[in-house]
Amino acid sequence: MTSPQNIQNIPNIQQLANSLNEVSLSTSPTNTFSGSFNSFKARRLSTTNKAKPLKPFSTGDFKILLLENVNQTAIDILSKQGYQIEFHKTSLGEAELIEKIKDVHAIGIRSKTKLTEKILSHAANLVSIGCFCIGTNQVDLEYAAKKGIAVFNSPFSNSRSVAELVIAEIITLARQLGDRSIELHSGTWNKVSAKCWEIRGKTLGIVGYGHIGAQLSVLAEAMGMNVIYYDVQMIMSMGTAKQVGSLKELLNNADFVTLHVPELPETKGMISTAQFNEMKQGSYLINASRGTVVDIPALIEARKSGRVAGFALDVFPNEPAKNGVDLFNNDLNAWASELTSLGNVILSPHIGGSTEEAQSAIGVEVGSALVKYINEGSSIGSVNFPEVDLRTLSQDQVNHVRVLYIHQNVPGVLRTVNEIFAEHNIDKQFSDSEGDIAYLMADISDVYESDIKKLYEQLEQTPFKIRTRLLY
Ligand SMILES: NC(=O)c1ccc[n+]([C@@H]2O[C@H](COP(=O)([O-])OP(=O)(O)OC[C@H]3O[C@@H](n4cnc5c(N)ncnc54)[C@H](O)[C@@H]3O)[C@@H](O)[C@H]2O)c1
Ligand SMILES: O=C(O)[C@H](O)COP(=O)(O)O
Repeated sequence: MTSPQNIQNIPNIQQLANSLNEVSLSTSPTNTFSGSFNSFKARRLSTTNKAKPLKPFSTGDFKILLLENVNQTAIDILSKQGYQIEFHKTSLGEAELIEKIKDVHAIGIRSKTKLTEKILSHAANLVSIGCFCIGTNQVDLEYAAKKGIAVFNSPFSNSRSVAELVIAEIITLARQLGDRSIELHSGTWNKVSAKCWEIRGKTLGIVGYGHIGAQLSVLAEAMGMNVIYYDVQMIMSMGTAKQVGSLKELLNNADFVTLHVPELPETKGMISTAQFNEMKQGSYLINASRGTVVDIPALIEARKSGRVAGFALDVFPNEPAKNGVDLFNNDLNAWASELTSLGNVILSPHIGGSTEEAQSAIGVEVGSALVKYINEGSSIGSVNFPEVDLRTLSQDQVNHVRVLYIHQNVPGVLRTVNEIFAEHNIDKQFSDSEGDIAYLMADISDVYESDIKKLYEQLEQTPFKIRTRLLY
């Protein structure tokens, strides 16, 4: 028997054929693979009329690879769906990742795993990527969209954790606390007040006034700091913070400069020699954004000259994929040993968002977004896809199919697709586009088992199709 899901290319055909023979028609929540989902589980194509009962697949056929110690909250949410989960505490090297990605339908990563075009080109079955973090610069978002892979992240669940770390670093730098602690750990009592400052009344310059920058602004003002910020967007200030018109203006006026911009071509090397020369003599720099934003050799020079009185780095251009690795033992980080020879320097291993609260919230947010996309097709919150959703169908509805059709954004698609749907009844339809990619979701009724294969094949044969999924 040819199953409708067999022709959806998820998962591999032989496995699906096997599972078809095993799965019963019960409404068990495990019978909810891409051909169906939990909230649809009571819906079946009618066994009366011309229809034969459908045999939905088990969600157990859906494979998810979770890397980088993604939080337990995510594992709980995903395993509850019955998906097969392979979990790794670390990131994987390119060759191993290519092998594993060939087989999986979704992948969960954090900031270390690079999902390049080369790696994604092997991802034959991949429908979604969950970035269990804020940053998505590690994924080739455009290529993923072209392959019909929706990418989700957690836009602000760790913002507060980063802001709190930066506050700690501002005080630590102002009081040279790191150096005093290192000295005392090695037995040296060195009580000094020279060039140690209160932060009250000092000016904090925030570069990038988004989720983290704005949180930080509130905390800093509460401690008596004056806040100025620079952003490419006009953004309403929190409290009495003031937006300045240029990066130069911010650098000229801030006692502490803290960076909270995303990694973009424009932010690469954004703070280099010219920018250090604009900073106030004896000011401080904090980078908890991305390692590429600061030119580290230039920073070292600025610290040596005293232009910068101290700095804190939470992020580095080439970060190790796992714990226990020697950051200095990496040719790409040739400057690393120099960092430790400088006074008043705080180095942390990319822990800005690493709190129990943040990781647990991220696990819930991204885990839930993956389930909504896999099971219902909702792309709300996707960072590389048009955001499309339809209300969840009632469990009582029969002979309904939800069509998820990702296609090139070219003229004539809706006419063609609606001609295909014309034999049935279109209950609801929503379509949106972003750049070259468009996503159409339609709930259609009067569909019988005997129609499914034809419907799927007709959509797959359209010249602009990127990916088709049918949920029922
Ligand atoms: N250290 C960590 O653990 C950690 C944790 C979370 C996020 N991050 C990093 O911090 C970055 C910022 O996070 P967020 O949640 O505040 O992001 P966000 O998107 O909410 O804010 C970023 C802000 O930067 C602005 N911006 C972009 N380009 C700019 C430019 N060239 N000059 C000035 N402003 C510019 C944007 O307009 C936006 O307001 C993330 O992209 C991520 O890379 C690091
Ligand atoms: O983008 C982020 O959210 C941060 O850089 C944290 O990344 P991580 O989850 O890899 O610690």
